[in-house]
Amino acid sequence: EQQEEDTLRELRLFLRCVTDRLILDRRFKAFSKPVDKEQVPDYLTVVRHPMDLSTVLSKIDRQKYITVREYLHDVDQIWENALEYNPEDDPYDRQIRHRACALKDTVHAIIKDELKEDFERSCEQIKETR
Ligand SMILES: CC(=O)c1csc(NC(=O)C2C[NH2+]C2)n1
Repeated sequence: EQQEEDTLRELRLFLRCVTDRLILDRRFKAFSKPVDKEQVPDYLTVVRHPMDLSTVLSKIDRQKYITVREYLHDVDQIWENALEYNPEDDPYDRQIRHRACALKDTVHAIIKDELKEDFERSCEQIKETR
């Protein structure tokens, strides 16, 4: 009903606000757009579930997230993919892993600080009834 739509609208606004801040952060530039398979041809053979911040924004707008938990699953996928594709002990791989860890810790810290527990609880309730 209308209260549910109001809640999901507020969720979308919150998730866009968080994602915009991540996209503005220069540390996370490598995670802001899908990896270009022309430039990195073996990427999709290694990474089974590609994800990036522009795709997350698009999923927000297409109303794919009913809960913050689902949103965090996708942002954590970005971190997981970066560790998987960049395992080497060379400076580039180490730097991109460091940035991926910063992305994951940053988004979880923002959510802990800015998301009210009962707001997420009401989103989970809506998810259960659908
Ligand atoms: C988004 C992401 O994780 C990414 C884009 S390019 C890349 N890694 C490389 O180009 C090579 C350096 N060792 C592999 N990782």
